[in-house]
Amino acid sequence: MSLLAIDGLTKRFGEVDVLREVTLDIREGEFLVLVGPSGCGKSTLLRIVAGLEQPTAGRMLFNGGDIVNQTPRERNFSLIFQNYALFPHMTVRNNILFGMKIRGEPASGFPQRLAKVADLLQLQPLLDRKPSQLSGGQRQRVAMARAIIREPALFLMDEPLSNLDARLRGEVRDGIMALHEKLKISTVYVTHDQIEAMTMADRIAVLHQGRLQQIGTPESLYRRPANLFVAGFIGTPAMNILKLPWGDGKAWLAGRPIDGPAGYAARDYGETEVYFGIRPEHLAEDRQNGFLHGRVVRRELHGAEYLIALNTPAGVIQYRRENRGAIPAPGQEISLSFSPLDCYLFSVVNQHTLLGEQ
Ligand SMILES: Nc1ncnc2c1ncn2[C@@H]1O[C@H](COP(=O)(O)OP(=O)(O)OP(=O)(O)O)[C@@H](O)[C@H]1O
Repeated sequence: MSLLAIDGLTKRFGEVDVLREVTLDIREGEFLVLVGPSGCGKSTLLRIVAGLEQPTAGRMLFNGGDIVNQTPRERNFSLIFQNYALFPHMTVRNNILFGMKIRGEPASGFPQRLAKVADLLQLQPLLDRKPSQLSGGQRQRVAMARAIIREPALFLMDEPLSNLDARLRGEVRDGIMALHEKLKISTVYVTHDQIEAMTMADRIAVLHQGRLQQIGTPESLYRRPANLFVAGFIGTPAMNILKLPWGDGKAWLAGRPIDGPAGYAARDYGETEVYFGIRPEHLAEDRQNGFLHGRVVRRELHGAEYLIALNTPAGVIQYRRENRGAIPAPGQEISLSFSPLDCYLFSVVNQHTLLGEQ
């Protein structure tokens, strides 16, 4: 069921359309991740949902009611930023209770609600400390406690992990996921990091240049990217993209026809070129049947795996291989093969996928 429906949202700053007719819905209890490169409009969208910014056009319905003209307070959404500014002179307890106090909520309810969130976030032993006496992860937990004690109707998080070091990031991310599992408060989580998006999201919405590119489960975005941008953005290392000749309803690579996955068809495409995509994990060294030949130009050790770049007549291609046996060295000739099931084709005109179910 849709909890928040965003419909045709546009935001213009001066001459620039930062958001262009964004339409998406947030479902009851879901963890939706908004992802995209720096400057694509993620924070602006989140700020509009929070009520800190007015849209230029478009509607937002929460539980069916229009909220565009509501103040942030009327919306009762909780916003967590990357700088989760705690008050340094206040104890953890008072930091958590501060918002409820200034809203004039009855103090009789405080102890019970405080105990509940402190238990949930394992803050009981820390309640009398000041922020300076906490680790980065503990401070982030206090910020979470402050945000959830008011029982928000929607959680909005803007890159809450970005100021933390790698180890702490993992810890806080696990904490956020555990909290979401327990409370199931619908959450919109903004990040530029597609790995964070893939590991945390129920669904991912990909934004680029102010436009929604695709929304779906991490699995569906990885397997069925709607366009060239999503194909290149989701997945690490990134998908190889080559511009290939197109003829007879097929892409031509190294003199061979590549006709895409069985059951899919690229139809009515009157161009002479096409974007062809294949992920590094779907290419394999194949001495016998390999037909994509090239010379190794670079190899990177990633522990259990190597990422190897080949210079082929069609362009540079990267593939992944296990760190086992003889690893191809720079200068060596290699032949690769792949399954048509793992290929992607995109229009050179509008960059949309050309693969539709037959
Ligand atoms: N108040 C403003 N006035 C003018 N332009 C703005 C304003 N706020 C944001 N922008 C512009 O809107 C665009 C989108 O900004 P936004 O902060 O939403 O992007 P973002 O995707 O969150 O980026 P980042 O990941 O770098 O935070 C940027 O080009 C930014 O310069």
